Amino acid sequence: MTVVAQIGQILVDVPTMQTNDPYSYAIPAEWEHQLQAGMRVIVPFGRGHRMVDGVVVGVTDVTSFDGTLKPIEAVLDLSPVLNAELQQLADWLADETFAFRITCIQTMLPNLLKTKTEREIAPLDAITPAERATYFPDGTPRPFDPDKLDEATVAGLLKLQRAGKVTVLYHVKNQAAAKTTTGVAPLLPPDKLVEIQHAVAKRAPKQADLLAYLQGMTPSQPQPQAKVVKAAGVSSAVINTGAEKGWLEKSSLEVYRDPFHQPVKPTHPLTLNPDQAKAVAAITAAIDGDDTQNFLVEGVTGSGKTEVYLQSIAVALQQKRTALMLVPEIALTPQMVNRVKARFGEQVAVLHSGLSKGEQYDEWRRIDNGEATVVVGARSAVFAPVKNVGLIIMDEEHESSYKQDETPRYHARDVALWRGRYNHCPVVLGSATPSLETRARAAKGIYTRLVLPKRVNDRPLPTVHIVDMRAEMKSIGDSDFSTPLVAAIQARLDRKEQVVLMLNRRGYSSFVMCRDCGFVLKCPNCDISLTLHMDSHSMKCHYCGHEEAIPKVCPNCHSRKIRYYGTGTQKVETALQAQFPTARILRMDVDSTRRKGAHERILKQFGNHEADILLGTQMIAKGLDFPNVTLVGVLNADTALGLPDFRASERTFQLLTQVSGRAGRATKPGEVFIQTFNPDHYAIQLAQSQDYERFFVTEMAMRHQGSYPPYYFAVQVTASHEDEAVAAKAMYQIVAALKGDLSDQAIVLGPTPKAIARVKRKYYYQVVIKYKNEPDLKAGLEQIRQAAQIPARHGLAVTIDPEPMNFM
Ligand SMILES: Nc1ncnc2c1ncn2[C@@H]1O[C@H](COP(=O)(O)OP(=O)(O)OP(=O)(O)O)[C@@H](O)[C@H]1O
Ligand SMILES: [Zn+2]
Ligand SMILES: [Zn+2]
Repeated sequence: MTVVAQIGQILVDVPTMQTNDPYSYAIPAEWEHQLQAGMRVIVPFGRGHRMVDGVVVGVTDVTSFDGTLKPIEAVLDLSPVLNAELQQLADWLADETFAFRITCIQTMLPNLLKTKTEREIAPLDAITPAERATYFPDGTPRPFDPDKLDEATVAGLLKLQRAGKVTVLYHVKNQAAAKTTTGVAPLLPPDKLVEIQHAVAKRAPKQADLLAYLQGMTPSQPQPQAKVVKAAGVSSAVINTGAEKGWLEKSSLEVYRDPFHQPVKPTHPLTLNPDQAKAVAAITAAIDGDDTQNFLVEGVTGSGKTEVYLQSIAVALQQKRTALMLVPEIALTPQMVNRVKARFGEQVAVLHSGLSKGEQYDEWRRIDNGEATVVVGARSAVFAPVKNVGLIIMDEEHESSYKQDETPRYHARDVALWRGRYNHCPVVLGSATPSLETRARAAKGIYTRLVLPKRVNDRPLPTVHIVDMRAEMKSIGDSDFSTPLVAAIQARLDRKEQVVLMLNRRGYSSFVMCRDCGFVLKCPNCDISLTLHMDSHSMKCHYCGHEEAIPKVCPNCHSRKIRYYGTGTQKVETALQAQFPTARILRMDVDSTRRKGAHERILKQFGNHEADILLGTQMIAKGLDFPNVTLVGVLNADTALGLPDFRASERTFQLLTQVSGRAGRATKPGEVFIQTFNPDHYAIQLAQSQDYERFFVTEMAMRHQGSYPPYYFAVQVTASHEDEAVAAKAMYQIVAALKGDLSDQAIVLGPTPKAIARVKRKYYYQVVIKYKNEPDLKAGLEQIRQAAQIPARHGLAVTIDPEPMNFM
């Protein structure tokens, strides 16, 4: 007699002992022929039979097996959470990025499926009354824990699941993820509150104010304490008194609603101009066609790229296929989301990091079950479980945020191209300032180039002026605003037009320096200067969060001439307000947008013309479409040019061109002032003429000369350890090992300490390898990754970054 049994191939998650090979486990009888690849399981691992998470990657029938196989402890899903496409994608991703398969799978799943969750099984509409009576005697969802249910029940539920009659719901155990604030609600009826108010009015007028406010509140509807404090004009101490005296009750209140779930007014397709029409026609033909054709949509700022995307998506949907649209996180504003929702309504799902785990999971499920057919999201949305994809769009494809800077170090563009091949659908890369890599591939014919050379309705691009700050400093001294910029701002205020001012924070910080001895206050943990924060009156480290008081005397020479240098957005805001006392100013930077929804609120206020000037960091440079903005000012164009980064010119050109593009997008013409200490630099000069093509040619020549990407491939290996000698030694050993795999064509830079050598108490050493064709390199790196796991337990971390975003 042959015994047919099944074995599950399981990838287990065991940190420091990772491998890309699955382990075999026996499948318990009730799960035989039910277990599928893409389901999550819990399995015993190692000698201690410790329970670890795992994912099924294969199921094999065997006629006999070694009876010592451990059985799977529990199956967490009734159906795969990772479909066939995403399973294959995970394997590719692991290979491409030198990551482990299990890490890739975890990156692809929504957060909720990664945390400890409670599962419940719930009946769906299709269930019959008899089945409902058998499996849901209480009529309500029941906890789903296969361990605690008998075999027959599990088998029965599985049958119902396959028939689409039940579903599994996940609940986060740890609700700390939900955003809450303190709520306040009255505990006494209004007449009682009036009575007490009169009694305390003389002695405690503030308490009386609070009581008066509470009278107007609905008892069952708590309001955020912050709101009560403001509206009643009392301090939180008075609220605490109120709570002690039993007038009111404090509670935990969920405050933030998802800003993207508001209803939107539908829009209809616009009549395309000839350039747009040509682009849509080409993309449409590719959706219809059988071979994969990919596109670069190179359209100047305000040329109507979004309309091209929307009408192309509509074609994919007509053909009963789905569409995926990627945008940089920071451009994922309600303005952008609403444009898509206004066209495609309820079938749009939005994925971004601002959603709570529950909201993310809800959107993910709507995509997984086919309810949502258009997905808009930031980088990780490239893993959305959309099936039968007809079109993938990547807006602002040059954005460096598409590259993940932790393991797996993938670029969403590469993942998008992979999924395009898998689904036989076109990928559209769009930008006013394409990355050099993409533009170079278009030049080679790998992408079809579609050009939108003009703004819609033949509106002109803004006029850009360069202000030489070296000359200006003589007349304006320490001020951040040049004479021509001040005049231009004043003119806009007079005409009731709006202004966008950008302070380039890259490569820049507000640091404290002693004017006598040159001492700069640095983080004790990291090797970088601390940044001054006026809101908290402290010095903060942007890498590790270390915070300390602002020094009054120099710690080095005790001089009192210790001042801050550089310019923070808050300081500029103060100076700007002093210069234009009546102007209404909104500030947008990491500090003012930390709270959920703040980013959206600021943009909405500006859009409603509740402010005259929007002052911000790079985050205001992209995607904004405000018709009343006629002036853009860049306060410091060149702070990033000095960074030891081969993409410094490209980034500067892109940023300046993008931010200039915010001006004059509607009927009124736009003007831009760029303040710089390097007025002759080609990145600045070409940003003035907004001549992307010339910049491309110039920069390509520079890259060729320096043997940089896109002429060369690059890979960066980093070793870090608390002990500098350990990090350095590891790096030298790695380089020695790798050199054996390299031809003499490859260029090895390093080992060197990183530009910021010490971060979070660790020292970093790196090597960058530039190469054209090194067949043995991959295997060599693979070995380093495997070998690095053992020292990882002693605090040495080794990372491999293919195509790093910078070499710093
Ligand atoms: N065919 C058209 N007819 C009239 N208006 C249009 C047309 N196409 C686009 N527009 C409008 O032109 C404006 C600019 O378009 P859009 O924001 O798509 O530009 P963009 O190319 O994405 O620019 P950027 O790269 O600066 O973000 C929008 O307000 C849009 O509604
Ligand atoms: Zn000093
Ligand atoms: Zn630090």
